[in-house]
Amino acid sequence: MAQPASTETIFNKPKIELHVHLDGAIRVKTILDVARRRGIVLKAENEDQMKHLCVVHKPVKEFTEFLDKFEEYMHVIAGDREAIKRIAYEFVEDKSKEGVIYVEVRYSPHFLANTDVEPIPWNQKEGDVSPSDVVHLVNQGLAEGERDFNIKARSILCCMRHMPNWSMEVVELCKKYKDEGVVAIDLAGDESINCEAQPGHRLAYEEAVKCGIHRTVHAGEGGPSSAVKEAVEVLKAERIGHGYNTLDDRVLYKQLLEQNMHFELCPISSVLTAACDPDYTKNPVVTFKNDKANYSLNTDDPLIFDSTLQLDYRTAQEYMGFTEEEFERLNINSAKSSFLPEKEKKELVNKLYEAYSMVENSETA
Ligand SMILES: O=c1[nH]cnc2c1ncn2[C@H]1C[C@H](O)[C@@H](CO)O1
Repeated sequence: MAQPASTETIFNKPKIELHVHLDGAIRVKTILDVARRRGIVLKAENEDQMKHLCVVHKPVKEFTEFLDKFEEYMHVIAGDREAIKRIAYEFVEDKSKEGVIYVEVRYSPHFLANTDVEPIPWNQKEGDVSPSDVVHLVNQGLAEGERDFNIKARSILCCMRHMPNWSMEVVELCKKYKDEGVVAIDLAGDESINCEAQPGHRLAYEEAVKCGIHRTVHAGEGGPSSAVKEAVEVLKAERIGHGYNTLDDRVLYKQLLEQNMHFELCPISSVLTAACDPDYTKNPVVTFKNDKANYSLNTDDPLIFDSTLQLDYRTAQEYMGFTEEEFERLNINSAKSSFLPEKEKKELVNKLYEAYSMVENSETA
């Protein structure tokens, strides 16, 4: 895979990130620290070895090969209150250093719990950290990070494709923690498991619509364009995670462009998960850009891709023809497509206009 040649900072201005997994954005050092404290023996003894286990360096053969990476470390963090709060706090610090002023971070509360979850994930023994405790701890870590690093962080709770029986609980947690910074529901995991065959997801999303919970869905990443159609028509998604394969259905793509649907694009992820061609110049991101679609640029899982937002931006600039103007346009669209309440959204958009020295009502979409 081509690696960008320069190290110069690309688009050194305030940015928005809307699609990043908390459990895919943990510091390697933290995994080792927590393992040591908890007396958990890992296959790795130092950061380099741990990185080697967690990182996908070249496009995977199967999408599940990528998901298997989480198995290397999730049992270290899951079920540990201090660790859960710590990863949320450190995440905010890392994003602030990348110049992100607003981030929506997502995760599965069930994947970090060790009680009130069936089955208990990652071969953990039963403990006392429930999915609800997880959400509260993450909220605390994010809130403390916001205060210390002067950035705004909100969260999205993930349903998992293979666990439809968790989804109703996920939407209930979105409702319960709405006032603590949880802004939306997501559906993540292996897209080969479609949701119409899993009524649990549909019912949860119906409840989300009913209760005014915002909705995004991973679709058209490894899965076909029909998964995107299902996300929009059945799950009433307001944003699409990835969505690259939307381009295979020209009618659907045109319709979504007209609807101003927001696509959460993740360039480096799209290549390393083998969702897209390894040649970045042929990446669907280029089409979304050329068509002036509404999209964001995101890291997805920086731990697993050994990446930063800067690397995604640099890749976009070096191989996909991105300009400063396009980076500004996409960030303004990202702010407009955030799941913040209208007033806060407006403030965020205005902050960007100011940072980019643009006139407030300029046409950017
Ligand atoms: O890119 C992705 N596509 C689908 N699922 C993903 C991706 N990155 C992470 N996940 C899964 C694995 C995580 O444990 C889960 C919740 O963050 O979401």
